Amino acid sequence: MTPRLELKNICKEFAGRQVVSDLSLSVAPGQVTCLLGPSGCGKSTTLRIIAGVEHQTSGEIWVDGKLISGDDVRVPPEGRSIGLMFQDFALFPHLSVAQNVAFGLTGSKADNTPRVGELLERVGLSGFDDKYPHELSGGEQQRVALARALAPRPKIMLMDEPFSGLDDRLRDGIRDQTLSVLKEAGTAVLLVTHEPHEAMRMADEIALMRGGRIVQQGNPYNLYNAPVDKEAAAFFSDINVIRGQSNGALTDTPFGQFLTPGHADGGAVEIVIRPQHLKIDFDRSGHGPNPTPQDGTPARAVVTRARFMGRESLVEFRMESDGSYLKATVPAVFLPNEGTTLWLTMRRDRCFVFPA
Ligand SMILES: Nc1ncnc2c1ncn2[C@@H]1O[C@H](COP(=O)(O)OP(=O)(O)OP(=O)(O)O)[C@@H](O)[C@H]1O
Repeated sequence: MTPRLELKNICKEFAGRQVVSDLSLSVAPGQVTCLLGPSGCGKSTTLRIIAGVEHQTSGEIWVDGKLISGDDVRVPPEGRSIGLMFQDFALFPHLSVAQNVAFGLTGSKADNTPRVGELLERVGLSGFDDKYPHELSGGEQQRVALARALAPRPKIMLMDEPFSGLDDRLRDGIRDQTLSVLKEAGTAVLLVTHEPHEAMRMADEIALMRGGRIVQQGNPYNLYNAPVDKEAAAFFSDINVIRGQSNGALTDTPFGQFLTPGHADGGAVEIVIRPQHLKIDFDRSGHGPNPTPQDGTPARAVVTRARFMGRESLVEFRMESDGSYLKATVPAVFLPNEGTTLWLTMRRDRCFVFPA
């Protein structure tokens, strides 16, 4: 299937500094792709280039198999069939809800009335036509902004942190509703966020960016469970890092030997595990659970801090063997006292091994 939106090798320089490097991706109709990355990694610049308010230094943009931006082609922003929804993309305060939604439509008021009504119904705001933005809650304003952006039936919707102005309780509901409206309309969505949870909740596909490049691209499950490097793992949650040296494809750790094939003899390796994948067992007169192939050897550790976090407890440990520190999250029914000795095991199927 021809992608709705395709970026080919987009590069952008500002005053000789490359802020977007060789960026390629495609988005299918009805698909949501998230550009995820820390502040300054080039996400918003990429969106501005697609919208046509900024031009790339090199590379091409294709929509439905047609070149809309390249060395010799520059379709202006209004000719690209692209809708925009930004955090600070405010409604016009002097226009009613219906007038705001109709703003991007070309027909007469009578022609537009059915479309405006249909859109307000779709975003759950039927009957709000004559209200003004100041009479609406933040969530309602956001839904009007969505209806306004969808009114001209854009092929593509670009969204830059569109939910960050909303309070936590509203945000999840508005996100889910926005997503279903966009999917129903078959719009291809490119959403920029620096929040991994937002990306995982919204995206069919995540493009993880760093320093102007996409470092990993895939569905949320794969990015979380098969990160390309330590930084990619750390972007989605806290991590523990155990350092060692590979010899004969094996690395010694406080949790026994790890298979580390593909690492040179004497090469430093880092074994990464998320806190929720450490298992905790009670000390039974100096003994822990028996070693297993799945979990390796248990290791003794002393609780240095334990915090109740609602759904879970965050427990910090000092390893008896080498004095290093590790963190584990466990169900909140469990809140050990500081100074307690416990046994930790690492779920080996959840460990990632990277060269240091
Ligand atoms: N018009 C410009 N002139 C010069 N440098 C710019 C311009 N626009 C952006 N930059 C630089 O390009 C880099 C990428 O900026 P961009 O806004 O795309 O990042 P971002 O990932 O969206 O960050 P944030 O989440 O903070 O918005 C930054 O270092 C920024 O300072």
